[in-house]
Amino acid sequence: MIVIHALAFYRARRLSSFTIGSPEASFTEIATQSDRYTINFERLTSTIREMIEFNIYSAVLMPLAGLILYAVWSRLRMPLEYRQISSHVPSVTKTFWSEMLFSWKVAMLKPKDILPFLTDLIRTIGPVVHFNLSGRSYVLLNDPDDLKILLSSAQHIKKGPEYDMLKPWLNEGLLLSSGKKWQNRRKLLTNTFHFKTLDMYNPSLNRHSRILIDKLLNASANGDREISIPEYITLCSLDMICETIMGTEMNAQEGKSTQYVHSIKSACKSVIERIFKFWLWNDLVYKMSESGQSFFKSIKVLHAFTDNVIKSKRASLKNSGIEKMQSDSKFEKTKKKSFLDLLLNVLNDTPDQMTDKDIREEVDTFLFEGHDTTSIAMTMILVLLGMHSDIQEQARDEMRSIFEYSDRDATMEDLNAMKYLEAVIKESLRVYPSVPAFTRELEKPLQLKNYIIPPLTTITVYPFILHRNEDIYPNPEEFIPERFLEEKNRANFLFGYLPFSAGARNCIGQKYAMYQMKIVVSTILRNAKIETLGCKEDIQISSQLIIRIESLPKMKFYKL
Ligand code: HEM
Repeated sequence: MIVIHALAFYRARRLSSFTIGSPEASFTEIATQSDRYTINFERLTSTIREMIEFNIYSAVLMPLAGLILYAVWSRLRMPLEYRQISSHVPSVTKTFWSEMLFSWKVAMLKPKDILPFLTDLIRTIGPVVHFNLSGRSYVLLNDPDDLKILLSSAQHIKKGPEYDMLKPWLNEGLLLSSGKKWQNRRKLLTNTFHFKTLDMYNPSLNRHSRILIDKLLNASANGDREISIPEYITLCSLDMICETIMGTEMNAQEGKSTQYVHSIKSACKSVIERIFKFWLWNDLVYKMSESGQSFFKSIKVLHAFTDNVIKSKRASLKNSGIEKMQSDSKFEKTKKKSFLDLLLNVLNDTPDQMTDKDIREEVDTFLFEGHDTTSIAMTMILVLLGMHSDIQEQARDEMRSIFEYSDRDATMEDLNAMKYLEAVIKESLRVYPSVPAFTRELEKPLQLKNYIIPPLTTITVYPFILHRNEDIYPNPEEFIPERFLEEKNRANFLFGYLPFSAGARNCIGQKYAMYQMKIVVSTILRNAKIETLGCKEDIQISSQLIIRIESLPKMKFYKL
């Protein structure tokens, strides 16, 4: 490796002093000697040849050296007994060469090719597939019975090693923490998502939904113009999470937070690139890579945004004099509070339990998890409703039966009555689960239906692939909300439907998400007819931390 580097460096040095016209002139000199244009063709040909050689070094030999290094490193890193898993679990990396080939294939995948590649793997090999990658042992799990064993056990709650790549951003927030810290935090924060607390968010969710539909109708000039909706939805969702969970106004729909939104997308892309390219797992290499530099640049913007959210919350508490009152008054302590109120309260009352850093990591986690997941989900629900006018009409009929022609806000009671819309949302999350994959690292052996998986293995679950299992969902590519209304399907869907994961580490915000999505979509259905100018084949998504849209049909909204 060192020799190849030295050779490449030597070549590069020679190239940097190549001459045109005069054998002594360097690049800089050439730039200043604009009157000397006589080209020495012999030198030029040799330069081109050197460039080709240099490319061979960097394109073929360097990766080859990297691969050999990888092989040695992965063998040292993974104890032999963990390699033996491939002797009894169906594996795609049974031999050294198959592992090298597989690692290389995976590293070359583009985000949009990941889901088709893994779907193919599961279809050809089965619902339990083992592979070694980057010196780690992975098992893809796609069988509802096995998933039930994994997810309903309180023992297997440690997240896989890929989550560590999010740590510079989310630190040890609820999504990434484990052990006692996770248990205490989860207990503390669960209260924020109690249905009585959610009820208190309704006016704000209704208000932002109305702003959204006004924006969509204005932008599409009552059906005269085609529009692209993801950005509108994302900004609305960000306003909602800031005002409800964080208790502070951000006015993202007025164009105040676009940099934050773009930085989230860029950070997620860099993380997924790192997960699949084994050479980027090294911190130093990652920091020096283009992907790593873009990641750390995004993180600066993201942290500045969260600092701003915390600062404005503190300022508003100070102004209203509530901060002191809340920490003093016993009455206030028992009253339901928003997420950030609660955290700041704990910081005030028991500083040994919570620090400024702890608050920042939870705000980062909830801002990210709480708006990006619902934005993509609401975008896909609207796109699918715009493609299926019969389903859209049926959902609108339900709104008329609940609201008649009244313009009033949706209440908790209304939301609970929206059974058909709930089925539409669930079916949309089946086809396009916002979180396409999650993992667990085993700390103890896991006894599945047919196999025992040893500790240190990373179990990977792809709801996106699971939700396309024909045994559970006949015609899986079709959009059929009625599946979720049929009682007989309930048992099948228990561990065969995992948009919010399941068990102890399921999504803490799922009830909030469901209420939010119902309010937004029902407000749009009550005020506008939705048209999607394309079909399912025009939708292209890629698997990142959250699914990302590669291409999406444009839409039109007509005022009702
Ligand atoms: C459609 C919307 C949503 C979907 C599909 C979704 C999905 C998920 C999934 C699959 C997980 C498990 C991830 C894993 O194991 O790695 C998760 C965890 C989590 N979600 Fe959501 N989520 C949504 C909305 C929300 C919202 C609105 C919030 C906050 C307000 C939120 C906060 C969290 C947090 C904090 C965790 C980590 C929980 C823990 O580990 O204890 N999510 N979500």
